[in-house]
Amino acid sequence: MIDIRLHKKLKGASGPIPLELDIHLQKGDIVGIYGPSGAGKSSVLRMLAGLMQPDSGFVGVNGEIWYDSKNGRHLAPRHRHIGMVFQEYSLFPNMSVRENLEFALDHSDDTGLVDDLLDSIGMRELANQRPGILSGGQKQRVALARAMIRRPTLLLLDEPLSALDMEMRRNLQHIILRFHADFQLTTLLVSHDSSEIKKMAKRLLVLENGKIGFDGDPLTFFASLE
Ligand SMILES: Nc1ncnc2c1ncn2[C@@H]1O[C@H](COP(=O)(O)OP(=O)(O)OP(=O)(O)O)[C@@H](O)[C@H]1O
Repeated sequence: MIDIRLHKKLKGASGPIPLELDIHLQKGDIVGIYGPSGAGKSSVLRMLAGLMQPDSGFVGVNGEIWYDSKNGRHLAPRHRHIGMVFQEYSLFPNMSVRENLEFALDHSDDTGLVDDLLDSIGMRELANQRPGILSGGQKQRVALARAMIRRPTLLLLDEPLSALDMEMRRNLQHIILRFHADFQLTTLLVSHDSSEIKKMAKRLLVLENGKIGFDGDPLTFFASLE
C-alpha cells in the first residue's frame, strides 16, 4: 500500500495553484494521471521521486516513510525505490547502451540482470552502441530497462511515449505492461492520450488545478466526455 498526502503551493502562470492530493495506491496498480497542462501532474511525480519538496504531507510506501513533514523526514531520491522515465530521452550520450544500464546498478555483480533486460527489450545486438545512433523508440526502451535495474517498487512514467509514432508506442506499451508484471510494480503513468490510458490503466486520476476531479474507472471517465 502506498499512502500519498501532498500539499504544495505551485506557481501557476496566472497565480498560485494549491496542489492538494490524498490518495492510496494498491500494490500492483497501474494508475493513469490525466488533466490539462499546468494542472500539476509532473509536480506530483517529482515530489514522489524526492526531486521537489512539498510544503507538507506524507508519503509512505509499503511501511517505509519517504516523506513526513511532521517529523522533518525527506528521504533522498537515491534511497527511494523508484524507476522514472520521462518524455525527454535521458540517457548518457557518451556511454554505450550497456554502460547506461550498468551505471544504474547498485552492485556490479548484477550484470546478469543487464543481459536479461537487454534481451527483454530486444537490444542485445546494439548493446555496445551509443544512444546517438538509436531511434527515439530504441532510446525509450533503454530508458525503461534502466529504470528497472534497481528493481523499483514504484515506477513513475511522465509522458514517456508521447514523442513516438503509433507503432512504437504500442511496442513500448507492451514492454511497460510486461515490466510492470515481471517486477511486481506499482505504476503511475502521466499521459495526454486517452486510448493509452484506457489500454494501460485500471484506475484514473484526473488532476485539475492541483485537485483530483475524478478518481475511478478510465472507461467511465472518457465515455463521459463523448
Ligand atoms: N518547484 C516549483 N515550485 C512552485 N511551482 C512550480 C514548481 N515547479 C513547477 N511549478 C509550477 O507548477 C505548475 C504545474 O506544473 P506541472 O509541470 O506539474 O504541470 P503538468 O500538469 O505536468 O503540465 P504539462 O501537462 O504541461 O506537463 C506550473 O504552473 C509550474 O510553473
